[in-house]
Amino acid sequence: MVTVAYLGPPGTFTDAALHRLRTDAHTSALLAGAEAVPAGTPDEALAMVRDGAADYACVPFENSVDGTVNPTSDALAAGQRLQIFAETELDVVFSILVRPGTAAADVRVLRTHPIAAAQVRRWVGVNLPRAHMETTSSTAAGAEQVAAGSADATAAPARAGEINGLVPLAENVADVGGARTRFVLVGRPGPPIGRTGHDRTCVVFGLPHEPNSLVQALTELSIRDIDLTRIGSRPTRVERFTYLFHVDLVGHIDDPVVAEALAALHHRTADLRFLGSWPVADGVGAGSAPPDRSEALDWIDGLRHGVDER
Ligand SMILES: O=C(O)C(=O)C[C@]1(C(=O)O)C=C[C@@H](O)C=C1
Repeated sequence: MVTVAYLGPPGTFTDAALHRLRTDAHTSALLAGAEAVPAGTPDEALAMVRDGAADYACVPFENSVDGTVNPTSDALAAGQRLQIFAETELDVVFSILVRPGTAAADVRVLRTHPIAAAQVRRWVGVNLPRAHMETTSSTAAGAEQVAAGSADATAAPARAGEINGLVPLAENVADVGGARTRFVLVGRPGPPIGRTGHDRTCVVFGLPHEPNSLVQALTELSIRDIDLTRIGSRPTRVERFTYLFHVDLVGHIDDPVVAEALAALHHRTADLRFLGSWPVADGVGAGSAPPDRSEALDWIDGLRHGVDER
């Protein structure tokens, strides 16, 4: 049976994302009848895939308000290579959940996931001025702690309240309207889902400490009209003050121009890590598709066979 680790416990946004992936056209067959196993952190979920305890992990990847989910990025950049096979996106709105009978004035400790905290901080400052915000491993872990009495409130999906017997003090709370989080389905390396024409590719690489090395690497993408949807740098944690660059680009490794760019990056960078090519979710920011090189490739093929049709 297929096993999927996810950032739990039940009721997290990641749990909802996994439900979505179970019915998504690209992943329903992969996940048919899969057993979902909660993990405490993205790192732990990915470690379960690396050591064979799970076939896949569903983990948060990018939030439209707070940016890259660093614990996921860092865990994907280090250790045995894993691969992203799919993504899904969810609207992120929070319920402020309390035990029945708790009034706003009673809330002293509100405990939630750090990225959730970043999305409700202003609302809490105005509406729960006596509350001290603390962080925990996930929104639903915060809901469990409220139910157990070690915190007074959490900011979490409404479903985490239903699961834990909590009631909403407020609903649809979000400092920035329209926030979304992108989640990815990660497995051990294998053939990507085929090119759809609306795809994303992720790579991580190091660079030599030389003038222009970053510009030269990015030039390999810009001269090929490849659109980037995310770029960031994170410490390598191996050598002090050295960085790994994380880049998401529009296109699939089966797009000739993307393959060409990856080959060029392989030459320009150190330890290029391919983290997958997968179909984009329906969301905003899908970017513009890479240029079609098929005519040029047909021309090259013709030349190889002794004909020039131009
Ligand atoms: O704690 C959860 O519910 C999660 O699924 C994690 C997570 C995240 O890491 O970004 C997911 C969506 C929200 O942006 C807040 C928290």
